[in-house]
This record gives sequence, structure tokens and C-alpha cells, in this order.
Amino acid sequence: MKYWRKYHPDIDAADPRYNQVSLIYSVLLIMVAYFGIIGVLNITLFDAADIAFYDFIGFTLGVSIYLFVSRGGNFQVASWAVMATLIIILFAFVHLAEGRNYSLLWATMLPPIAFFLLGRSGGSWISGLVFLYFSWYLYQLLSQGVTANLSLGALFNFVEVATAQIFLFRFYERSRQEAYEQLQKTSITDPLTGVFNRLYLDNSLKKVLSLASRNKQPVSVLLIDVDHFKRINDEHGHLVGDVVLVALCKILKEATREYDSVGRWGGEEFLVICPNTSEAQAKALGERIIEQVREKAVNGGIHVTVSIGAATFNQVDEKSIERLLQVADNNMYKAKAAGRNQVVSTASVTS
Ligand SMILES: Nc1nc2c(ncn2[C@@H]2O[C@H](COP(=O)(O)OP(=O)(O)OP(=O)(O)O)[C@@H](O)[C@H]2O)c(=O)[nH]1
Repeated sequence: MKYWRKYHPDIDAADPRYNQVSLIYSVLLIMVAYFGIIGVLNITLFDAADIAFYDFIGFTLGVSIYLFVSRGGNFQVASWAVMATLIIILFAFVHLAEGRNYSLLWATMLPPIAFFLLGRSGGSWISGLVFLYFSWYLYQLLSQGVTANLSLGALFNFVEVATAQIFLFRFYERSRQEAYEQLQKTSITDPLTGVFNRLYLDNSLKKVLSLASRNKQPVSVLLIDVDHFKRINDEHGHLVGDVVLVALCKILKEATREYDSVGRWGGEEFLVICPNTSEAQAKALGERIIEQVREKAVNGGIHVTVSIGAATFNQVDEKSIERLLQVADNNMYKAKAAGRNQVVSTASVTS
């Protein structure tokens, strides 16, 4: 486990901020250690107090940002502060060396950090502006006749490497972002029907119940099970069975509100989570779904029905997710036992 998780226990590996926060802490620790040690060496061994001054600025800023972010400071602000510190040190370093000893090579460290912390747009702007400034600075040095490991060719090389770096990092950042979004989507989606999967439903239920508990609002869930689905599979084949499930999900999506969550609970069972929904509203939604499923024939003639168990929390207790689901499940079986093709609901589930 990453040591910084003790400051941010809510950010786990699935959180989109995880890698950003990880890099912020890594860069800060390297900054503090590097500037601290080099600062001391510059004073004691190399007699270079002017450079040590900038080392200690880097050290102090590193410690300050660390304290800021570890005490709950905004990550975006911390990212920009890290970038600003690195740029200040880079400027001081290159100017003190007057561009000699290939000091500008340090500028090429900037894009990977900038793109990672600030994203494609922020990374492009920061890297572009810094490179533009240093190209101009090199040109100034050349015009003033400073030629120690400098030439017009060196300037061209710097500009070319800088441009290529920005293009390449833009490309990598876009690929990374797209791959990440695709992975996120796949990890919460049922591949057959395209609705949410059980992992998503579990997390969503926790969030919805926690919010409802704070806002004192009711929450309802509907557990929907296809009637005699085995028979459909046996008579028409599994592929047709799959088509039925896809068609059912389309109906569920159309019948529900945007902030309801429709997902596959398992096999031919689906769960709809309805925030801020009373028992009467949940029952009405269930009736509407029953009606629409009954009306729409699938695959040119197969008529399907569903049984629905609904459960409502009026007084939400977050710890009772299992209880809510258990009541919905019992109600669904009551609907089956009462002849299928109907909704059974419970007014208010108590833990
Ligand atoms: N085609 C298809 N069938 C599935 C899928 N997942 C589960 N099933 C089938 O769904 C059927 C569920 O059958 P049962 O649990 O006996 O329930 P049922 O036939 O719907 O009967 P009742 O629920 O009592 O109305 C099983 O035959 C499973 O193989 C799937 O993704 N595609």
C-alpha cells in the first residue's frame, strides 16, 4: 500500500486521481530530498552559496506543498504548485549556468511531469511556453556571442527536440486517457446488454443510500426477473434468449429516469436503483415496466413477461443494504408464486 494513503484513505486504486496523487507525492519527496542534500553539499563542499540559495527555495516550497496536500489541500492546486516550483528552479539553474554544461537538458524533464499532472491541455501549454522561452534564451546567448557548447545547430536541435516531445507526449496522453476511459467503461458494464454490471450496482447502492441518509429521502430498488426464461432458451435457443435480455434492458432504460441505475444483477435478473423514490412511485414504475414488456414482442413474436420485487427505504440506514435487497428478492419470489407477470412491493423496509 502507498504510504500517502494514510492522508487520503478514500482514494483507492480505482479512483481516477490515484496516479496523479501518487506522482505528486513522489515528485515532492524527490524534490525535498534532492534540494536538501544538494543545498547542503553546495554550501559545505562546493562553496556555491548562490546555487544553494535556489536549492533551499526548492526545498522549502517542496515541504510547503507536501504539508498543503497531506492536510487535504486541492490536488489541482498542488499539481500547479509543483509545476511552478520546478519551473522556477529550472529557470534559476539554467540562468546561473548561462546555458552551459548542457544545463538545458533539464528542461526535457518537464513535459512528462507536466502532461501527467496537468493533462493534455495544461501539459502542452506549460511545456510549449517553457520551451519557447528557452529557445529565445538560447538565441539571446548566441547573439551575445556566448558560444561555449552553443551554436545555431544546438538551437535548432533544441527547438526540434522540444517540438517532438510536445507532440509525442500529447499523443501518449491522449492514448492513455482513451484507454483509461475504455477500461473504466468496460469494468462497470455488462458485455451482453450494455447496462451496468453488479460491481457498479453494489457501489452505486452504497452511494445512493449514503446520500439518501443525509438528505432524509426515500430509496427504492426493483428486482426484475424474466418469467420462464429457461423455457425461452429451450424453445428458441440461447441466442434468442440473449436477444430477449437485450430487448428487456432497452425497455428498462426507456422506462426509468436518468438518475436511476439499471444493471444486471445476474443471469436473467436485473436491478433498478431509484433514488428519491417512494413505495408508490416504485410500484408505479414496476407496473409500467410490466406493461411495456408485455406489449412488446421480441424477435418477431416471442412474448415475454417479468416478475418484479420492489423494496423501499423511507428511513435510510446505510448499513442495511443487504436487508433492502433481501426484501426485494423475497417480493420477487412472492410475485412469481402469485402467478408471475406482476409487482410485489413493501412500503418501508426497516432494519
Ligand atoms: N440466453 C441466456 N440465458 C441465460 C443467461 N443467463 C442465464 N440464463 C438462463 O436463464 C435461465 C434461468 O432459469 P430459471 O432460473 O430456472 O428461471 P426461469 O426459467 O426464468 O423461471 P422463473 O424465474 O421461475 O420464471 C437458465 O436456463 C439460464 O441458463 C444469458 O446471459 N443468456
